[in-house]
Amino acid sequence: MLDLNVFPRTFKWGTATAAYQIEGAAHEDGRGISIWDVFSYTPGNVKKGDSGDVACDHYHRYAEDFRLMKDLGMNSYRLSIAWPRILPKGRGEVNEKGLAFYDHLIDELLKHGIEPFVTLYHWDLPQALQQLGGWANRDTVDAFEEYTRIVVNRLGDRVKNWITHNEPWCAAFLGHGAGVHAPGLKDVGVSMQVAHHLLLSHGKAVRIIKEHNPEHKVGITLILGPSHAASESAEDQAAAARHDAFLNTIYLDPLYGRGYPKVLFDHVPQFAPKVQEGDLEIIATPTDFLGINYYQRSILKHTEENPFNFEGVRPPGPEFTFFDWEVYPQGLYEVLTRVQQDYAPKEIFITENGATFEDTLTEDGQVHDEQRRFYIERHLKAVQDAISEGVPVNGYFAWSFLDNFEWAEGFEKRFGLVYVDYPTQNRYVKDSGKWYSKLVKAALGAV
Ligand SMILES: N#[N+]C[C@@H]1[C@@H](O)[C@H](O)[C@@H](O)[C@@H]2O[C@H]12
Repeated sequence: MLDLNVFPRTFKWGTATAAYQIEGAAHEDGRGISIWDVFSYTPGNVKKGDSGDVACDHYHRYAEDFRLMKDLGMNSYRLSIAWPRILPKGRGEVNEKGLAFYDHLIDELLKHGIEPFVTLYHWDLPQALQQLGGWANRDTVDAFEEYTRIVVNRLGDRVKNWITHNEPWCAAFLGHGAGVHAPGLKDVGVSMQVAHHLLLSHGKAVRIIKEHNPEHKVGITLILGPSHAASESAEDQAAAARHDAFLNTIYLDPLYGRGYPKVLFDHVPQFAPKVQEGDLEIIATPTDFLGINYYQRSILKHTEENPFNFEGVRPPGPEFTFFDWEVYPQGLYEVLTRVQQDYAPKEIFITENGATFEDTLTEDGQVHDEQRRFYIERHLKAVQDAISEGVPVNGYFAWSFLDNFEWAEGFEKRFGLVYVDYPTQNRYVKDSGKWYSKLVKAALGAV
């Protein structure tokens, strides 16, 4: 199945996490309130009323976690910085204890020879900025610049790989259009303006990072997936094309200098973002890599029930995860070859890929999660096939290192290679984690 010799010698083998999902210590050492604290504390928003207050207690256990990560053999790790730890009010006064935490965290990773990939924004906007309009307010772009400058100046002597934003589609649409993520707004027009401001802030952050050190690598992480038509009908084909723009090219096109996709905004001009002179040039500031998060494909049919005139159709499966997402590894191959053909990034990292299944911890501390192992194996094969065809994939970060706070699903949905027993905070490496560890050690040992 897998031929490890296909993967480049420089391949990054790692896992990914995000601050709000694993750190806990939500009210410790000067951390400010984030929109996800507010959203989680609002009854009905998160299953079982869960929140990131404690999560995996990584804030206190990162040394233990990184020892485990080292034992598992990974050479890289993708983490995010919590903006509210650095600037509790979003701007202005800097929280030294927050910066010191990430100083120690990065030093601990480097001590183990694990290369950090740092995501600047993984959805936890300081609530103080939300109270001024959040990402719908263009001023937040300036706040993000201020935050980026502080973090890069503090950690930039040790962190060389930067991801400006994680999945702007989720932050924009789930948070401002569908209302199922923080800040819980339901205004599609606002969500598109938020998308624009996220992209604009990305471009400005790229310039800050490159000014700090032109040798640093910087990119953005997008969630991408194929949009397939439910039938050969022209209506369904057009519906799929609009969905592809709604999910994928609304970000890819402006990032690679093509502006916003006409196929979408000619159809829904009422939702087109307000773009100021020079914005698109800033958004298209050249980057060193594209981060791709892949989980599933979408199947679309025409509908008259919404302004986009597309509607999802349940995929045929037959395999589905605990999230009821279809297992469709070939979709990752499709995404990679399409991105290479249409945009040709210098480098690509799979910055997230993984699955949630119902995990059971046995009496003797085992988690037999063959479904997750098989999921990862098949998606790595898709990466291998793409690499064989010349797609410059140079890293795979399994989502996730630890079971963690799965946003609106709370702690019920486990994605980790490592099981977290929350009452005790004990960690147990799942069978999938043991398999991935053997694979990574073989791949790195083979170089
Ligand atoms: N859902 N799900 C799992 C995973 C989520 O936990 C990450 O924070 C996101 O970046 C992305 O949505 C993917």
